[in-house]
Amino acid sequence: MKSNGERIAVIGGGSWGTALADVLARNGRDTTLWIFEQDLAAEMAANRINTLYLPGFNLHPALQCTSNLSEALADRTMILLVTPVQVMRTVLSQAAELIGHDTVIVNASKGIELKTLLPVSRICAEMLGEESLNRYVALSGPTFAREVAAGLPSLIVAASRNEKCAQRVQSAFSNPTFRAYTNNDVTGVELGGAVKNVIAIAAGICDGLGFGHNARAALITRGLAEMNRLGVAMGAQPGTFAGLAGMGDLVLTCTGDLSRNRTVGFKLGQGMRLAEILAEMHMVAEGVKTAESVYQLSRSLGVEMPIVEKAFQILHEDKPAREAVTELMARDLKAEG
Ligand SMILES: NC(=O)c1ccc[n+]([C@@H]2O[C@H](COP(=O)([O-])OP(=O)(O)OC[C@H]3O[C@@H](n4cnc5c(N)ncnc54)[C@H](O)[C@@H]3O)[C@@H](O)[C@H]2O)c1
Ligand SMILES: O=P(O)(O)OC[C@H](O)CO
Repeated sequence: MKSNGERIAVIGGGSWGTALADVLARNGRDTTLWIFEQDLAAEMAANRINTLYLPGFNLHPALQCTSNLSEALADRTMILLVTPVQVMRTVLSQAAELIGHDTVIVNASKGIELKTLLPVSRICAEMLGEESLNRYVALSGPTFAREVAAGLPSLIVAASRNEKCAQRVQSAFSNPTFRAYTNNDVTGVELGGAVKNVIAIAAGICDGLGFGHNARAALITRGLAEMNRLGVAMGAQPGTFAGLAGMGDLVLTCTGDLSRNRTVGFKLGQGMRLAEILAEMHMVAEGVKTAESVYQLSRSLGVEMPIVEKAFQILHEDKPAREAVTELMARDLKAEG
């Protein structure tokens, strides 16, 4: 399968889109990065640095930067979606007619759309046609943008129902410090990336309250059980959640101080109000909105997700964090499972 000749558009010039576009350019792929903010795109094209979302890293000289969507999408063999999930549908509505019918569609964003409770694969199916799922790849795993940009060793998973598409993505992204695995469980890989952000907020809350290492380890473990239960109900393969896009990313985001989701939770645990926390953040913490999506999904599917429920109540119903933890601990005693 062709890989070296890929011409790739990266849609979204936040920290992750910029880091991934830079990996591709360093790998010798013909890569164009679309940036939403016009002034930032002009600055990046001139100064080769994303001062807003990925300061401190010089971009590869071959990486093309633009705020013009038609220019970014012209004559591409692969597109990589990396905008926040809640604006993905709007961006795709502008991009749809510019995307070729055999272009590989890759998504690296992690979340569930609020109004529809859909993952990005289903948003793509609605906006680009059901057939696009045959060339759709979910790219996910434990990967902080800043560490990837610094060239630190990182692993990721490319999941698709189409093995050849997954292999093209694997080949386009892999290099000596960035290693991609293939997988065929799109549902599990997408769900893992979305749910871990919610559990990371809960882990941050737990640490912000000063509850210690035992509590955090327990929360990660029981969070994984919730992810697994929801995944199985939605047709995912349970083994996926033991992998990079499940446990791997859950552990990273629940313990790594670079996580925006964990940071939101930590500040909540320390007593700050959500509005105050979000007002001083210019980046996205997908778990804030995805907490509501996952909570609604769990209710509609009848899946028990007590940590997600409490995270939702703290975030969106003003439940005091300490009270939420007391309620979690007071639940009926049961067998582990
Ligand atoms: N940053 C990471 O380390 C990392 C790693 C893996 C996955 N992700 C995922 O990647 C996705 C993007 O996150 P990020 O960290 O790159 O973003 P970011 O927080 O660094 O930046 C926010 C992005 O949102 C864009 N944006 C805001 N409003 C928009 C609009 N109306 N239309 C289009 N774009 C708009 C901005 O241009 C910018 O690209 C998220 O789903 C995130 O969970 C991030
Ligand atoms: O900073 P966060 O919390 O959005 O997490 C970033 C990545 O998803 C980690 O894999």
